[in-house]
Amino acid sequence: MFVLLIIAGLGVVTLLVILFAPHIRRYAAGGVCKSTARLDGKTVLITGANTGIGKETALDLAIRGARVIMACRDVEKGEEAAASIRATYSEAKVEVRELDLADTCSIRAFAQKFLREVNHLHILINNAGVMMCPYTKTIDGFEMHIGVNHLGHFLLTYLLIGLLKRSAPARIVVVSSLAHNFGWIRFHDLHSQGSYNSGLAYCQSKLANVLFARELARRLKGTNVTVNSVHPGTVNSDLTRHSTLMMILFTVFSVFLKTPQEGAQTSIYCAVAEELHSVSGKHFSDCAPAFVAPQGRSEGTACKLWDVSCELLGIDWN
Ligand SMILES: NC(=O)C1=CN([C@@H]2O[C@H](COP(=O)(O)OP(=O)(O)OC[C@H]3O[C@@H](n4cnc5c(N)ncnc54)[C@H](OP(=O)(O)O)[C@@H]3O)[C@@H](O)[C@H]2O)C=CC1
Ligand SMILES: CC1=C(/C=C/C(C)=C/C=C/C(C)=C/C=O)C(C)(C)CCC1
Repeated sequence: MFVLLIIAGLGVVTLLVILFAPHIRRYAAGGVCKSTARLDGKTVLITGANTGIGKETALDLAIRGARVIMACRDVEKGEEAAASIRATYSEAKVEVRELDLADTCSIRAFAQKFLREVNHLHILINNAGVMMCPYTKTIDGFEMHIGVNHLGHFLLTYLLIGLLKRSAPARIVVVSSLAHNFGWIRFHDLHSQGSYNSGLAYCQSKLANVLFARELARRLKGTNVTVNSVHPGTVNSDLTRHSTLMMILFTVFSVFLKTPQEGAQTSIYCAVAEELHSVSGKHFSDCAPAFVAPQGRSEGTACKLWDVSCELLGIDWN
C-alpha cells in the first residue's frame, strides 16, 4: 500500500512538472541582459571559453561586434567551439589561444604573447573553473580549486592589468558562485593538505573570487577599470563532470536549471550594461546586485588573501 502511494505520488509530481514545464523553465531561466550595447572595436578575453557559460558569453559578445579571444587549455576543443560560434554568426571575430590556469608557466607564456600581439583589452572575463575534482595539485603545487579558480586568475589579471588600464574604460568580470556562502579561507591549510573535502575546496575558491574582486576594485579606484563578481545561477554544464551524483541530479532536474546561455546573462550584463560603467566591487546574480556572505565582505580577509596570493605566486602587486 505504502509503495503504491509513493509510486502514485511520484506520478503526480512528474505529471505536474510536465504540465508546468514551460512556466518552470521561464522561472528557472532567471535574469536576462537587456542591454543592446555594441562592442565594435573592443577586445574581450574570456578564460574557459570552449564550453558552458564561457562559450555562450563568447558568442554573445562576438555578436555585439567584439574581437573575442578565447583562452582555453585544450586548443582543439577551443577551435571546435570557435567553429561552432562562427557557424552561428559568420562574422564572429573569435580566436583561440592556449592557456592552462593550472600552470603558472603557461599563464606567463600566454600573457607574454598576448601583450606582444594584442594592443588593447577592454573586457577580461575570469570564467574558467573546476568543481569537486579529486585531490590534485597544479604544476606549481597548489590545490587544484584554489590554484585554477583563484590563483591562476589572480596571476593572469596581474600580468594584464597594465594593458587593461591603458585600454580604459575597461571591465573585469570574475565568475564566482553562490557557493562562496559556504566557504572559508583556511589560511592555515589553504591547499587542503591536512584534510580535503572537494565541495569545501570549491567553496573556498569561489569565496576567494569574491574577495579578490572586492579588493581589486578598491585598489583600482580612479583608474576607470572596474571589477565585479558574478553568480551565474545553477547551470546545466560540464562543471559537474567530477561528481557522478551531481551529474545525475543535474540531468534529472535539468528542467529546473539554467542552460549555459541563460547562465551567461549575468557575466554579459556586467561586461556591457551601460548603467554599470562606474560600478565596481559589487556582486551580481540574475543581472541584479546580489547578497555577499559576511566572510566575503571582510576587508581584513581580502587583504590577507591578496598578500598570501602574491607570496605564493612570487609577485609584488601593490
Ligand atoms: N554551472 C554552474 O552551475 C555554476 C558555475 N559557476 C562558475 O561558472 C564558471 C564556468 O563554469 P561552467 O561553464 O558551468 O563549467 P564548464 O565545466 O562547462 O566550463 C569550465 C571551463 O573552465 C575550463 N578550465 C578548467 N580548468 C582549466 C584550466 N586549468 N585552465 C584553463 N581552463 C580551465 C574548462 O576547460 P575544459 O573544457 O578543457 O576542461 C571549461 O572551458 C566556473 O567558474 C564555475 O565555477 C558558478 C556557479 C554555478
Ligand atoms: C539540492 C538539489 C539540487 C540543487 C543543486 C544546487 C543548488 C547546486 C548548486 C550548484 C552550484 C551553485 C554550483 C556552482 O557553483 C538539484 C540539482 C536542483 C536537484 C535536486 C536536489
